[in-house]
Amino acid sequence: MDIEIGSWVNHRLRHGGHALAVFEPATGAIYARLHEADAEIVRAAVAGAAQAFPAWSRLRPSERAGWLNQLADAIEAELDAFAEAESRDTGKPIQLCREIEIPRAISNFRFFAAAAMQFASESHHGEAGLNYTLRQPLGVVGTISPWNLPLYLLTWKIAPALAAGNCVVAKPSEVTPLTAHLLGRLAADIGFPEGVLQIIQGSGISAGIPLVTHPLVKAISFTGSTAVGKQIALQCAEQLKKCSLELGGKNAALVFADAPRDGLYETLLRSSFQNAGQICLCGSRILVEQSFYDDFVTEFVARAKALQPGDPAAPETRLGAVVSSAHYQKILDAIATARAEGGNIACGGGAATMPRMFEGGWFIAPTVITGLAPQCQTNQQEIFGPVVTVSPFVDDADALAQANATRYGLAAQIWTSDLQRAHRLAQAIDAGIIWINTWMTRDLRTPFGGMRDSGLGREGGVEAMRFFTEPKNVCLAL
Ligand SMILES: NC(=O)C1=CN([C@@H]2O[C@H](COP(=O)(O)OP(=O)(O)OC[C@H]3O[C@@H](n4cnc5c(N)ncnc54)[C@H](O)[C@@H]3O)[C@@H](O)[C@H]2O)C=CC1
Ligand SMILES: O=C(O)/C=C/C=C(\O)C(=O)O
Repeated sequence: MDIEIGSWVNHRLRHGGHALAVFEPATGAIYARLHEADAEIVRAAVAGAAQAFPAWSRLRPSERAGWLNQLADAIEAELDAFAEAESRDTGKPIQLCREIEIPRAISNFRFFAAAAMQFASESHHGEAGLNYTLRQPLGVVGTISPWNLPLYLLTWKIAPALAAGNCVVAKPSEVTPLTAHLLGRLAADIGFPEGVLQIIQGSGISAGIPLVTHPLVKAISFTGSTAVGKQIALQCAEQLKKCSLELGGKNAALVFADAPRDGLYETLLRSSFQNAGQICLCGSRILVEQSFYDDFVTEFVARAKALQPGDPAAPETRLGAVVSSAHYQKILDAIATARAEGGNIACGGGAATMPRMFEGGWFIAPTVITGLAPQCQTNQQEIFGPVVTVSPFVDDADALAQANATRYGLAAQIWTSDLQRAHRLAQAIDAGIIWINTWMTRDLRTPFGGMRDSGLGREGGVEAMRFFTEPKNVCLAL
């Protein structure tokens, strides 16, 4: 074990008393030690951030933007090192890290650097004189992010918070701490203003709860499980603290017989199995119009069978390991439940057969399940793995009813050539994000988040800038 990971507080590395092992999902071997932050380290991080706040919030937007762009440039200069760290820590393919996830982390900083310059407030001129709204930073804010897209989601939260003039205490997942650790070191190396970005490492209990409940922390932006999101909402409510929650999903992909074939299977394969299905936006329930169902299943299953897991470090690999032993077991249990519910395992259905050096790793074969009813557990609970169900529907009304038949409401895909139908359904589906004939096409200006058990509030663009600011109206009688 050669890597020691700790918390970055005021640009100094702090180690709490308790250490966790960090595993490499491809082999199951321990490769790093994570020294958890305890309540004292969290308090020091918040205090340092509070001290840094007046100077950071007084900077001109262009100066804050300059710092965010410097962070982006510094990550870009070390893109390969970040990509290799992310791939090793998560078990995901290096290609995904190099081409999508680390570049997206860089874009998050650049996008919100530009947003700092463009964030405008409203004014209302009328019978009540001249009113204008100030949007002022909150102070110290906390971010809590998950293991599925570690640097991508961490930066998606901290970039708007910093751009809006806040100081941030960021807690990445204890399962995948490495790229956040590298970011903390990089911020120190480039002389990012001290205390403005603090990285605290550790579990929800050691570091998450002390952060959420700290009275100086004015808002929490969380991405993760619905269960933890609800606990955080309760804790925030006690202090009337703002919270933004981006939680789970059980997203439907509606495929009509007239779906354009161009890109259909390729995109659905990605929306099922990208990052081994560990993305909250994955389309884990594919619903296909009856008349197209048999042909669709035959072609989709053939393509899923061809997608075999491989060495995450190899450039040609498109499917890696899942993130942890516990998560691996959870996915295998979900597949066992599907079998017990009478599901037909059309392909996959368990651990993938791997070469000897990866035998200790957590690889699952892409799994397609048919023959299950909408209300069964497999179609109701988030599995968050390389597992999809495919079910038929008879008409638009049936497709809509099935799409809306879970407690979640994050994302949906509609595949059809009939754009009127697509827009009608887009209005009727209870989800925060609808893609028509595409998936994961992202414009960072758009509202991002879900309804029902998928969350509260929206991230992205102006929504994120608003979340991280307090509006104050100023009225001048004329
Ligand atoms: N965006 C999404 O939709 C995600 C959904 N999940 C779902 O959640 C399931 C469980 O994954 P976990 O890693 O256990 O997610 P989780 O919700 O436990 O962890 C997410 C983050 O919250 C922190 N955390 C945990 N308990 C906390 C608490 N009481 N207070 C403050 N912070 C706390 C964790 O340390 C981590 O940084 C997955 O199987 C998947 O279904 C997981 C990650 C992302
Ligand atoms: O912002 C995006 O493009 C993707 C976000 C994905 C998640 O929030 C997730 O999988 O948890």
